[in-house]
Amino acid sequence: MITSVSIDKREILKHYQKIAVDTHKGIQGHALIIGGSYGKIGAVCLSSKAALKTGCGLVTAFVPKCGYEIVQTFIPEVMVLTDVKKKCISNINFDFKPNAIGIGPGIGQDELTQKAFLKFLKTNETPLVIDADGLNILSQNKTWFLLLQPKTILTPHPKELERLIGKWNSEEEKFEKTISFSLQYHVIVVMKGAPTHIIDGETVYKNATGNPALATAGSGDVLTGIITSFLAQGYESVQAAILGVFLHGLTADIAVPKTGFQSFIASDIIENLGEAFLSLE
Ligand SMILES: NC(=O)C1=CN([C@@H]2O[C@H](COP(=O)(O)OP(=O)(O)OC[C@H]3O[C@@H](n4cnc5c(N)ncnc54)[C@H](O)[C@@H]3O)[C@@H](O)[C@H]2O)[C@@H](O)CC1
Ligand SMILES: Nc1ncnc2c1ncn2[C@@H]1O[C@H](COP(=O)(O)OP(=O)(O)O)[C@@H](O)[C@H]1O
Ligand SMILES: [Mg+2]
Repeated sequence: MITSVSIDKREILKHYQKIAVDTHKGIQGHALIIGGSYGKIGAVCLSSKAALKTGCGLVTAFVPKCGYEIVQTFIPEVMVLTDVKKKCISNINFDFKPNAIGIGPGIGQDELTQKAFLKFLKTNETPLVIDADGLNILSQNKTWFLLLQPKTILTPHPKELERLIGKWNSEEEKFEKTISFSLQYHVIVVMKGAPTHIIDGETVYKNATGNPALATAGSGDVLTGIITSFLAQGYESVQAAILGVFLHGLTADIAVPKTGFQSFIASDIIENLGEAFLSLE
């Protein structure tokens, strides 16, 4: 039986964790963002900055070599690891234990990257968010769905969702297919859209925040960073997804009276996170 839940401030406050006065960066979660390829390092910059700006203690980005200076310059607070290859990721290799991983923004679909992604999925046990080209690679290799750990969070926009589950003929069928997919592979699907729904098996959460200002390049990459950050801070997967989607949308609701719809860009999501958090206090 399907349960529908509206995500509003009251629902969010049931699970929202305030920062402890005696916390420190070592226990605030360490997020790893894996992504980027030549020309699409910006996606990782946005994701990893968003992870830091949502309370994560430490953030590391894993990018192809060409992304090293770009990420370090864009956001010096983020640590950077690089692949051996210059323009794409070919071997995902890191020497620490992150609390959560976000993979896919800007990663591209090079054959080498697909192989590296498969190797990663075979061994990964860390809570995971998969977005963008990570999803597109999965869609091209549907047998890999079986490698996903339970409660992995997938964040498709409608086209990415279609590539994952196939076409639908009505809204109703879209939900049926996504719920079946979530049940079959035990994954959480953030169905991005206007509005965004979060599918956790037969529970469907409908978000109440957000507006068309979010229809701008990189806004999904920012969302990936935010959700990965909350996962790293110890939120349950579904709660990380719900809180992430809610705050992401709220930034646009807060900003639009100042920016208008047209001049709002993905960096404005990050800029308005502070006010979004304050509105929960
Ligand atoms: N600055 C950067 O580095 C950026 C990198 N990006 C990366 O670029 C790669 C490609 O991502 P894209 O999403 O652009 O490309 P995709 O080819 O995956 O998706 C674009 C297609 O989906 C359709 N689509 C998107 N949103 C839709 C919606 N709400 N309803 C219906 N159709 C929709 C579009 O019309 C288009 O046909 C990803 O790895 C992504 O992370 C993008 O996020 C843009 C910014
Ligand atoms: N008209 C809209 N109303 C509300 N939210 C929107 C609207 N258009 C886009 N969004 C949100 O913006 C984000 C877009 O993500 P995505 O398409 O992956 O962007 P990108 O890949 O460029 O980073 C999603 O969270 C989506 O819900
Ligand atoms: Mg995207």
